Amino acid sequence: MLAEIRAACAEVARRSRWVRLDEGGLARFAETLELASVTAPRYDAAHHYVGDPEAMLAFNLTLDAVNFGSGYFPHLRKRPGKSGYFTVALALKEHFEAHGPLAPRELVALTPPRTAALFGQDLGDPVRAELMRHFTEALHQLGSYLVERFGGSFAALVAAAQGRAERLAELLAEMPYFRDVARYGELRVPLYKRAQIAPSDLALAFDGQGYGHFSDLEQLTIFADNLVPHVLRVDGVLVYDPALVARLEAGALIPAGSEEEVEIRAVALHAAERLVAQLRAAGEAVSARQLDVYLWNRGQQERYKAAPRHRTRSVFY
Ligand SMILES: Nc1nc2c(c(CN[C@H]3C=C[C@H](O)[C@@H]3O)cn2[C@@H]2O[C@H](COP(=O)(O)O)[C@@H](O)[C@H]2O)c(=O)[nH]1
Repeated sequence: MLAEIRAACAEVARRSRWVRLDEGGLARFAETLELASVTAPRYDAAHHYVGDPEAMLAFNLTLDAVNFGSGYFPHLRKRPGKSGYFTVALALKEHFEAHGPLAPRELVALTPPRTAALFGQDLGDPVRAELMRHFTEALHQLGSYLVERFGGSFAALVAAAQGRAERLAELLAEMPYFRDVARYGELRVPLYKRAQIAPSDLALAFDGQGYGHFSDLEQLTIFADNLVPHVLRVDGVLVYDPALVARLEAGALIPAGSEEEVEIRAVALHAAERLVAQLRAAGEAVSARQLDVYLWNRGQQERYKAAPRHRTRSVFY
């Protein structure tokens, strides 16, 4: 899986017309990287559930099943001062604190109105309602997958990965909403953003132990969402075609599966691979996963929030 992702994204970067990797920008960015802050990512307990291991496992896998919607987030009812992701994470954390984990059979029984209530949303706004329907479908898929394949046990799913993040990603990708694969001309371009971030988030939640113990985390690629490419563009590593920039600045949606969308995600993933290679050549032990956490958290700064990033309505990020 991971080798296929890297090869496909390198090929997209060779062919791309809308998004270019700027070699000078890449070299400068690598030099300015404060590597000390790049390493130890840690679990954000302010927004994520902390409790007994089984409940924390259920929380993180349930959250990653709905860790998407960036193209819908302008229509999401957000918590004051919270982004879309943190609004969703907090709502689920509070549910787990008040009512305990959602059992797989409860996930299967969810309806859009109940999903909306769970995430503090209503179905009045049609875009918000569409996202709640997608969240409901995503949670149905998770619940039925666990019941049918793993006896309703989150722990059995993780055990089946035998301590390999790539294997857990492959298992998760058996659910359609995790199967994040694009087409680019005749090329198949797997990106598997949520399938890969799930073991990474478990490693954060469990500090690399127990349900968070994976031997190959450093093999993961970055998680191709819409914020990491944006940070790379704002910092001069990626250069978008001016016509594409104009569309982003006008707030236009970039269609899921379009050349532009695939290039933004795939060239960003490839740029991260090039950054990791350059840093490693300079003797820095940095992984794409660590770089992702660094770039995503860097993207929370006003300088990045102030500029428009691409919005695509997708169930993949
Ligand atoms: N590449 C990458 N994408 C990530 C994350 C996370 C959250 N993980 C952190 C949280 C706790 C741990 O500390 C993790 O570090 C969310 N997203 C994506 O962002 C988008 C939402 O953005 P906004 O509109 O601003 O909320 C959406 O597509 C969502 O899928 C990440 O880490 N990497």
